[in-house]
Amino acid sequence: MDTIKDPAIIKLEHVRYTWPGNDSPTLDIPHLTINQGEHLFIKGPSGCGKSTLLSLLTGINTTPEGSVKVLDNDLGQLSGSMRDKFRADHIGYIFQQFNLLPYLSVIENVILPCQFSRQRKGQVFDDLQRSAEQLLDKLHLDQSLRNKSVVELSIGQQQRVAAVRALIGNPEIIIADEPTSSLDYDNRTAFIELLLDQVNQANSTLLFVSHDPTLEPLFDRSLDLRELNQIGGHV
Ligand SMILES: Nc1ncnc2c1ncn2[C@@H]1O[C@H](COP(=O)(O)OP(=O)(O)OP(=O)(O)O)[C@@H](O)[C@H]1O
Repeated sequence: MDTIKDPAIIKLEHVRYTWPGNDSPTLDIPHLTINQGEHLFIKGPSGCGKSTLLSLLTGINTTPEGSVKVLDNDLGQLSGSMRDKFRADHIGYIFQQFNLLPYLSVIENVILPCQFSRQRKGQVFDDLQRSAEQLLDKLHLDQSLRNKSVVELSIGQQQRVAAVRALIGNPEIIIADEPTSSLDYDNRTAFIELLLDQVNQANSTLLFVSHDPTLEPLFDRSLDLRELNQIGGHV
């Protein structure tokens, strides 16, 4: 008998998460499945738990209540260092606050994931530096900025560096937390085109959190966290 591969790349079952020091949970998610190659738009009002959900999907936080499985790994069963390695190997994350390293240049920030992860580096099929430069070019980042420290860049330029860092090495999962909030119209369009182009080429799964309703139609599926999360009364 043929074995049928489970298309789910992310599976949450009965997940509740309470931030340390809080009396009540922020998230209560009975069930969530995201399939391999899916492009998912995640929305919901400020404070409803979108970033908290992403922190569980990436293993930045874990919970003893329920299970979070990503690429067949139960993240709650992995040690902190195993989760760090898992994240470096498989997930490109564009953080809301970018999380660029201020003492590194633009190029050094971009190639960082490939220094942490041999797997990511192995998935760069060209010279690493050249691949980084090509991606930066596609996002209109001026060549004169490549060797500057990221602190010398504008917020919109930093956001583009953070995006390229997430894309390098074609990770299976790209997670973007409001990645276009600091971009002007032209750079927003260039960013979305590059992002969709890259994830399609690599057949990656894309989770995209945004408050921008004009982007929603570009995605396969939309998830309103207010409808999924059983904890109400947020704002
Ligand atoms: N580090 C933390 N410690 C304690 N509580 C936190 C922490 N981070 C978030 N929270 C709480 O969890 C809830 C959800 O926050 P979260 O950042 O996940 O919302 P969000 O939907 O991503 O909001 P936004 O759209 O404004 O980014 C909020 O009530 C927030 O105060």
